[in-house]
Parts: sequence; C-alpha cells; structure tokens
Amino acid sequence: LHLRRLPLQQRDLLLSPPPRQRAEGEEGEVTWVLRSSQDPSTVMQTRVCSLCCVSSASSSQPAASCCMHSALGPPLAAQDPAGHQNSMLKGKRVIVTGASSGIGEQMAYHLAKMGSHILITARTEEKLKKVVAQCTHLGAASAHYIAGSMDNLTFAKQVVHKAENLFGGLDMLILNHIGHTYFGYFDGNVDHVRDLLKINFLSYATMTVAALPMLKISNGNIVVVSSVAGKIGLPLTVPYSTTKFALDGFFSSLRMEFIQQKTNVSITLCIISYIDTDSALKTVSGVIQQPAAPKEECALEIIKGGFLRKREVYYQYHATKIPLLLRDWAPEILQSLLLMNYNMDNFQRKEV
Ligand SMILES: NC(=O)C1=CN([C@@H]2O[C@H](COP(=O)(O)OP(=O)(O)OC[C@H]3O[C@@H](n4cnc5c(N)ncnc54)[C@H](OP(=O)(O)O)[C@@H]3O)[C@@H](O)[C@H]2O)C=CC1
Ligand SMILES: CC(C)CCC[C@@H](C)[C@H]1CC[C@H]2[C@@H]3C(=O)C=C4C[C@@H](O)CC[C@]4(C)[C@H]3CC[C@]12C
Repeated sequence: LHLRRLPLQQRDLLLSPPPRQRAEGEEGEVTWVLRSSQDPSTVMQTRVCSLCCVSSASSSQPAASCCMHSALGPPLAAQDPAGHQNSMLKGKRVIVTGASSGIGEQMAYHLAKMGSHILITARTEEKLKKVVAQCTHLGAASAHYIAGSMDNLTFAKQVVHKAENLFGGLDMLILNHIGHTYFGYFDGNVDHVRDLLKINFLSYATMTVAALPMLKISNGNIVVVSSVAGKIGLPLTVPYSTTKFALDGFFSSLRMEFIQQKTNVSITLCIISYIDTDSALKTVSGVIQQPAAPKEECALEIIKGGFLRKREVYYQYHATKIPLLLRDWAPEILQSLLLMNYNMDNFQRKEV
C-alpha cells in the first residue's frame, strides 16, 4: 500500500496500530478494519482498490466505493487472463486522437477490452475503420470514428461535438495525435514550427476547451501524451520538442487553476520515452542506441495514469525519471549521456 498517498488524517489511522486484513471484498478490492491510536474507539472500515492502492474511508461505516474512482464509477472488478483491469473504464465515454496507428491504436484496443464507449480520430479513414472493427470485436460498448486533420481547429471542435451527440457526455479525453515533422537538424523553417504547433498544441487546447463543460459534469479526465522531448531539449527534434514543451506550459498551468477553482477535472501529462511504433522505428532506428519500449504496455500505462488522476505518467520510468532528475541537478552530465545515445554516423535526415 502506498500509504504516503493518503491524506495525513487517514495516514495516522492507518499506520498505528498496523492495519489488519479482515476480508476479501469484490475481486480487485480488499476490506481493511482500522483503529485509531489516539482514540481506539474510532473504528474505520475501508475498501482499498488493488490497482491504485489509495483508500476511501469513512468513520464507523464502510466506504461507498473505492477512493477517487468513485467519480468514474464502480471499483475494479475481475482481471482478464491478459492482465486487464477490464472494468477500469467500463461504460466510460472516451475520445482518443491519433488512434489509427501506434500508441493511440493500442489505447483504443485496451479501452475496447475494458468495455468503454470509444470515439477515435485521425486523418486516414481506411485505417480508422479497421481499428473500429477491431474495437467492436474486442468488446467495446460502442466504437465510432471521425476522420479529419487537426490542422483544422474547426475539425478539432467537431470531434468533441460528435462525442456529445453520440454519447451525451464525456468521461475521458485522450490527446495523442502528432503532425508530421522531420528528424534532423533544425532547418530554420519557422513556418513549419508554427504549423506543427497548430496540430500538436493548439488543437489540444481547442479540444480541451470544447470538452470542458462535459468533463466538469462527469468529473472526468484529460490525458495529454507528451514526450521526454517535451521536458528535455534533445537534438534533431526542434519543432517537435517545441510543441511538446508548449503542452507542459499550458496543461500544467491549467491544472493549477483547476485546483484553485475546485474544478474536479484531472489533467495527466504523459512523459514517454522511445516506443516501438512503426513511425518511431522507421524514423530513429540506427540513430538512437537505446531499445524501444513496447507500445501495448505504454498505451495501458497512459490509460491507467489518466484513470488514477495522476499529475504525470513516466514511461518507461527509468528512461524518463532519471534523465529528469539529472536535468535539474546535473545538466552537464545529462548532456554528455544524451549525446552518447545518438549514433550520428548512422544519421541521415529522415522524414518522421
Ligand atoms: N513513438 C515514440 O517513440 C514516442 C511517441 N510519443 C508520443 O506518443 C504519441 C503517439 O505517437 P506514435 O504512436 O509513435 O505516433 P504515430 O505516428 O504512430 O501515430 C500518430 C497518429 O496521429 C495521426 N495524425 C497524424 N497527423 C495528423 C493530423 N494532421 N491530424 C490528425 N491526426 C494526425 C496519425 O494518423 P493519420 O496519419 O491517419 O492522420 C496517427 O493516428 C504522440 O503524441 C507522440 O508525441 C512520445 C514519446 C516517444
Ligand atoms: C533517455 C532519454 C532522455 C534519451 C533520449 C530519447 C530520445 C532518443 C527519444 C525520446 C522521445 C523520442 C521521440 C518522440 O518523442 C516522438 C517521436 C515521434 C515519432 O513519430 C517518431 C520518433 C520520435 C521523434 C521520437 C524519437 C526518439 C526520441 C527523441
């Protein structure tokens, strides 16, 4: 149990005396009976979600449902053989952008297995149709697509309105798409940076604004897929990195405002390292020395992070957290390590 995640008041109750496991609740949950060290007459029963390990509790009576997930529905139920927490987002209404391939496609499949209502989007209709068919096959409560380009901000709003018409509301907005750019030294083309900002950043802000009324009603989640290149400056990705840093500025500030305004909509910024999507492998293999992490696992970690209302997700943890610690404490060491990660002999300007 990650007791440190609990509010101080509850932590005191949990830590002393040590909690005693009393009974197994529903699968995926455990019921604990706790007694306060200061006032032993205070008995607290709490159900703890096995996924997030954060408890919700009320004095002298059982908690109605698991922790912060009460906002998202019932606690976790059974896990499928593949290890899916398959009711995590059951019945929830989710938009996934950039879901015709790569990590977005894998997120759609995980959500389908969990029984969500899914609306996916990207430009290529043929690919979207195939992903929707696969989602239906995997058990999605419903699966839909809308094709279009995010360089058109009117289209970005239309996606949200389509979800409203289809589902009558929205629980989770997963912003994942990226526009095409080059993997190479900055060519001085600032117009390209502006165009990429529109796709990778302004469309995210536009969709967030359009979806906010629905997310406020559902106490929902905004999930923003960023990159280690959105926290640390790296060579060969100047336009891309610019757009990802912009996401951090916008969404981290917005998160703080939500807290001040008591807006119960979570914002999860996902800091992702090198992943084995077709586009990434095609673009950087041979140049980047480190191995690529699996897209299926990456997709699940992003969804879990959003569901758990985490501030940030780090995937893979070691490949993102350690460089981030070095960034602030030993930037010169980080710089040397990063440069060693690039095989510039194999480098040739490639399209992303
Ligand atoms: N793969 C990696 O190594 C890493 C990826 N990430 C992040 O993960 C996310 C997904 O990356 P990944 O799966 O590799 O990317 P992919 O290239 O596999 O997928 C990109 C998706 O965006 C869509 N897309 C492209 N251009 C547009 C456009 N103009 N308008 C709307 N949709 C568009 C694509 O579909 P279509 O072409 O049909 O429009 C596709 O569905 C991104 O946010 C990326 O920054 C972060 C770190 C590392
Ligand atoms: C430990 C780390 C700090 C080391 C650096 C890791 C570097 C090499 C990793 C981290 C983030 C990665 C890029 C990324 O975020 C997204 C994309 C888009 C995709 O379509 C094509 C590949 C690309 C450009 C990735 C290229 C490789 C990057 C720069």
